[in-house]
Formats: sequence, C-alpha cells, structure tokens
Amino acid sequence: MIGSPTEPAALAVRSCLVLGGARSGKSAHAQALAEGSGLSPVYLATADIWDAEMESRVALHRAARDGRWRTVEEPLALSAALGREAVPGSLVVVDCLTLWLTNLMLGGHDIEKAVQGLAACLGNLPAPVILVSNEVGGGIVPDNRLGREFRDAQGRLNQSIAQVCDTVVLVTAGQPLMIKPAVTPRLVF
Ligand SMILES: Nc1nc2c(ncn2[C@@H]2O[C@H](COP(=O)(O)OP(=O)(O)OP(=O)(O)O)[C@@H](O)[C@H]2O)c(=O)[nH]1
Repeated sequence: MIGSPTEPAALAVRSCLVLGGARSGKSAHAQALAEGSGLSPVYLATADIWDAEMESRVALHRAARDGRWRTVEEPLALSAALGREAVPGSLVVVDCLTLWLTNLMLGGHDIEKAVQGLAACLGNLPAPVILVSNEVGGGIVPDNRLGREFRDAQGRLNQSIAQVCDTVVLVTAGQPLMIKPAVTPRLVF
C-alpha cells in the first residue's frame, strides 16, 4: 500500500470481482476501473441476445463504450476466451458472470466444473481481470424450483470467484464498497 495523508492508498491488483444488484451501477464501476487503469480495455460480454429489448439494451451499452474498448462476445467458453484476450498490456472486463451462469444452466452444462475451471484460470492470466456478477437472493425465496436452483448456483459461484480474486467490490446505488480485502477493525468498548 502506498499513500499519504492527502491521497488514498493505492493497492496493486490482478483480479477484482464487482458485485451488485440489477441497475446498481456495477458495470459502470467496472468500466470506470478499467478506463482508469491505463491498460487497453477489452469488454468480454457473456450475454446472449434473445429478443429486441435485449438488442436495444446491448446497443446502448456498445454506444457507451468509447474507441479505447475492444468488444468480444463469448456466452459459454469463458476460460478459453480469457486465455485468448488477457494478454499483457490489456485489462479484461467480464460482464457478466450471471448471464454466463444462465447460459450454462439453459445449456445443461456442468456448472461446478465450469466455475472451478474459471477459478483456476484466473490465477494464471498474464493480465488483470475485472469480473461483474449479480448479488442475488436478497429478496423472498423464489416460488419455483429453477429460480431456487439459480439463486443457489449464483451464490456458490460468487463465493468461489470471490475466494480467488484479490479484491471484491460491492456496488449498491452506484456506490462502491470494497469488501475484500476487508479492513477488520478491532472493536473497543
Ligand atoms: N452480447 C453482448 N452483450 C453486451 C454487450 N454490451 C453489454 N452487453 C451485456 O449487457 C449486460 C448488462 O446489461 P444490463 O441488463 O443493462 O445491466 P445491469 O446488469 O442490469 O445493470 P448494472 O448494474 O448497471 O450493470 C451485460 O451482462 C453484458 O453481457 C455487447 O456488446 N454484446
């Protein structure tokens, strides 16, 4: 950590998981981190475009990324795409692990194996990575089995990836809160 009383401390990181709910501002935060890094940002999109509403959403996201960004789309083979894109001098933003999980579930893939593969791959990349994922499960228990399975799989995925990332940021109402490494104060009464 390098810092001074007037400047916040800087922390060198290789991997960062950015968590948040829908419209929390998590993607914007991940992109701002990438743009501030001085590295060449790569946007690795996992979304499958399944209808016109999604198409117009994605068009807005594309228009919001300036000419510094390169966009790559990979709905399933995320570790392989990271292996190709995370080259020295670049910084890859994966947006997002929730749609990747959706694609895995809908395609009947082995989720545990894919998540473990991603976790293993993150430790061996020659460039830093920022991964965006949804924090789900804060509401009521879904009334259908698929919803409950998805919620549990998302929670497990977030835990597995948070464990291997050196930083985790929770974004809520557009405000980032760093939760790993956590500064745990000694409580004095
Ligand atoms: N295929 C594809 N998907 C994209 C592209 N740009 C953005 N996306 C997808 O758009 C998704 C995010 O869209 P939203 O639903 O509007 O964002 P959100 O997650 O609700 O909101 P935030 O918390 O603000 O990030 C991401 O999961 C991306 O995968 C692109 O160029 N191609």
